[in-house]
Formats: sequence, C-alpha cells, structure tokens
Amino acid sequence: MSFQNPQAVRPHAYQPAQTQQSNPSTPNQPGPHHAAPGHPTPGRPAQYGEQGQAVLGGHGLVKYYGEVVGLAGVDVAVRAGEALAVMGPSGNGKTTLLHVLAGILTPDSGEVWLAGQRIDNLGDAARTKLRRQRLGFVFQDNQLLAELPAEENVALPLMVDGVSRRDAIARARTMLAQVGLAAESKRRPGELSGGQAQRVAIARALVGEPQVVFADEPTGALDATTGEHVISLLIGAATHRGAAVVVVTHDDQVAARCHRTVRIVDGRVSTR
Ligand SMILES: Nc1ncnc2c1ncn2[C@@H]1O[C@H](COP(=O)(O)OP(=O)(O)OP(=O)(O)O)[C@@H](O)[C@H]1O
Repeated sequence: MSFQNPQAVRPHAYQPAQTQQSNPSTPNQPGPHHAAPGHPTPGRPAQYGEQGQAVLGGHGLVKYYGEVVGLAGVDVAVRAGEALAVMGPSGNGKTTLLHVLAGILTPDSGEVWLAGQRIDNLGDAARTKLRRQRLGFVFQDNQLLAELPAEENVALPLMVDGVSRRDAIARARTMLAQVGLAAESKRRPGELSGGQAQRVAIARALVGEPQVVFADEPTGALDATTGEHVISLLIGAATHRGAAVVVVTHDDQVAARCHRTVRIVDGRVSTR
C-alpha cells in the first residue's frame, strides 16, 4: 500500500534490537542525534549509547483493521542519522507500521515516541501539525502538484507553516540545488523525468528539516539505476542533516543502502 495522505516521559526502555539486522555492506555510520537535550530518550533500546539515542521509537505496537491484523506487537527504534529498511512479504504490515510510526494511524495499543515526546495519543490536529513540522514523506508516486513548478512544490509545506513566500522559495531553491536540480526549479512535474520528479519530492520532504523521513517504496516506480541514485540521495541528504530515515521496500538494493533492516512478517518483527 502507499501512503494516504509533540509530554509525558516514557518510564522504561525496551529491548527490540536482537531482531534487527545491521546491513554489513553499509559503510556509513549514523550521524549525530538531535533528540531534545535533557530528555531521557524514551524508546531507546538498551544497547544504544549516548551517541546513538533513538529519535523514534515504537513499543508494543498493535493495529487491527476490523478482524484483520495489521500489527501484532512490534518494537522498533531508529536513531538520528540512521536509515532503517523495513522489509517483508506483501500484506504483512510494513505500511501499517510506517503509518503508525508517522502518526497517520493510531495504534490500538502500544506507544510511539518522537524525540522525547509520546505522539500516538495526540489529537488529530496536533498529529497533523507534527507531521508537517517534524516529519518528511516520500511516496512511491512523487505526489507533486502538477500545476506548480518544482520550486513551488518544495516551498509549499513551508508556506503552509507560515514562512513567507519569498523565504520559502529561497529555501526551496537551495534545497533543489542540493539534490542537483538547480536548473530545473521552474519546471513543472510533467516536464521532469521520473527520477528528477522523485528528487523534487526528496527536496520537499527535507526542506522543513524533519527529524524523521518516511519513505514507502520510494524507488518502486523507477528503473534500477535511477532508483539506486534516488535512494542514495535520499539517505545521504537526510542522514547528513541528522534525520532518521525509515524506508519500506521490497528491493534488496535499497535495503543494502540502509544501516539496518527489520523484517515484518505476520505483523511482527521476524527473527528469520
Ligand atoms: N485500510 C485497511 N483496511 C483493511 N485492511 C487493511 C487496510 N490497510 C491494510 N490492511 C490489511 O492489513 C494487512 C497489512 O497491510 P499493509 O499494507 O501494512 O502490508 P504491507 O506489508 O505494507 O504490504 P505491501 O508490501 O503489499 O504494501 C494486510 O492484510 C492488509 O490487507
């Protein structure tokens, strides 16, 4: 499935990570954290040291759609500057996990913590604001607005948040230059290649300096070479800024670019 469209302090740590595998082929180490200073980082797996605090943690996540199990009790955490791949068979809960972690869906039980704040129990308006201000999203189909040039697509989330048009466009242009699209900033999505359009979507996801970027099959509509370029750009640009990245993917090459992989099978983290 694709995407549809922050005070309490968590009292205890948890132990999910024996079920999450490091990706040995990934040379990068996660960057510095930017969890709120002074917070005992909720959701931090016990083996993470002070250099690797979890910016995002899900604990005991359960989600049903009527009788259908979406998630059956998932523990997961991701550090600032770390890219986590979420893999597993179709229909086993990957997108559900992404939506619950991103505050798009509320879990039936369990908790989600973002940089020291429990977020699963916030109201709709607060979660919407949090998603806009602190999270970034990259979709399989870039979901750019066809009638707007690239720079306005990137500037839009900033303007919605009250940044002046002039400043938002300036930041959008800087961001587009960073994804190699300075020359394309005035083009509309229909005038861009699939890979270029996805780079615009990456610029849009990053322009607000999010703490976590969620991507659901971000390379699913691209050929292998373009997909590899796009995922490298996304992970490099996000983790360089200290953001965490959570990528749902069926693609081993995409997962290999991430620091760790977690497999979701039957709504649970698989140990196999
Ligand atoms: N809105 C919904 N209503 C009812 N059932 C749903 C809904 N969304 C997901 N499901 C069901 O929940 C289970 C998990 O779905 P989910 O989309 O999370 O799987 P997935 O691993 O992301 O699949 P895929 O790889 O095919 O995208 C599936 O059985 C699915 O049919």
